[in-house]
Amino acid sequence: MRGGGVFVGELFGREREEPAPGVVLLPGWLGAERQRELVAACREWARPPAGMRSVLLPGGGTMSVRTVCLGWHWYPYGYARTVLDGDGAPVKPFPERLGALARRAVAEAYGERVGEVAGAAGFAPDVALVNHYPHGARMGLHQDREERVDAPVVSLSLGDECVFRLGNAEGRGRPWTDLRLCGGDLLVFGGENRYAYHGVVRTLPGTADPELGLTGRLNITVRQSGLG
Ligand SMILES: O=C(O)CCC(=O)C(=O)O
Ligand SMILES: [Fe+2]
Repeated sequence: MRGGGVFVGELFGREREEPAPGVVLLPGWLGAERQRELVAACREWARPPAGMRSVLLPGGGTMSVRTVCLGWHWYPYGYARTVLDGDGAPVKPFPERLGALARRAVAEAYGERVGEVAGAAGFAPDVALVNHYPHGARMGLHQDREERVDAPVVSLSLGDECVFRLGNAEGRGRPWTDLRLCGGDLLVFGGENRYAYHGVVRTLPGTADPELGLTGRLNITVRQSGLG
């Protein structure tokens, strides 16, 4: 196919990338229509009860992103069935459609190597965290480690671009790689980098497709909790 048609990803020089073992970036994986659908779904999920909220950290700080969870409620640092650090309402159900999308994401990211990545072939996601980044929001380096299984994490980005810092599994220090994540991008992290530290250094305000009608950036991570 290469050399034949012109693909949008190639036109802008953004192609499939594997920045670290087990980490796969597929730029523009979500089509425009799917992005619009997901933004509309996020607006619904954001509504109370069990809606989007600012997470309070045990140290006394407040996260600058706003978060809503589906399937299981994430709080620092565990999962619960109710918003125990908010309005106390039962968490919204995990949508099967999002699960199917995330399973396809893992299958396409790893391709024929899917059997070699822990938890990828039998990926059974049951939780999603939806984060909204208003202008100026960021996310400090952390590990996703409240899950009880080492299945990959699927990350879908919508709206404004960001600088995503992919660190290592040893600690918060270097080495790290800064990746540009744009609206529509898919990032899957699993295998030996499932527990890599990662975060969002900054977003780039005003870079979203204006047709999306979204201010800021949305990120949806879809995960397998390993809880009953
Ligand atoms: O916004 C992102 O790209 C990353 C989000 C993240 O790391 C998380 O929700 O745990
Ligand atoms: Fe994370």
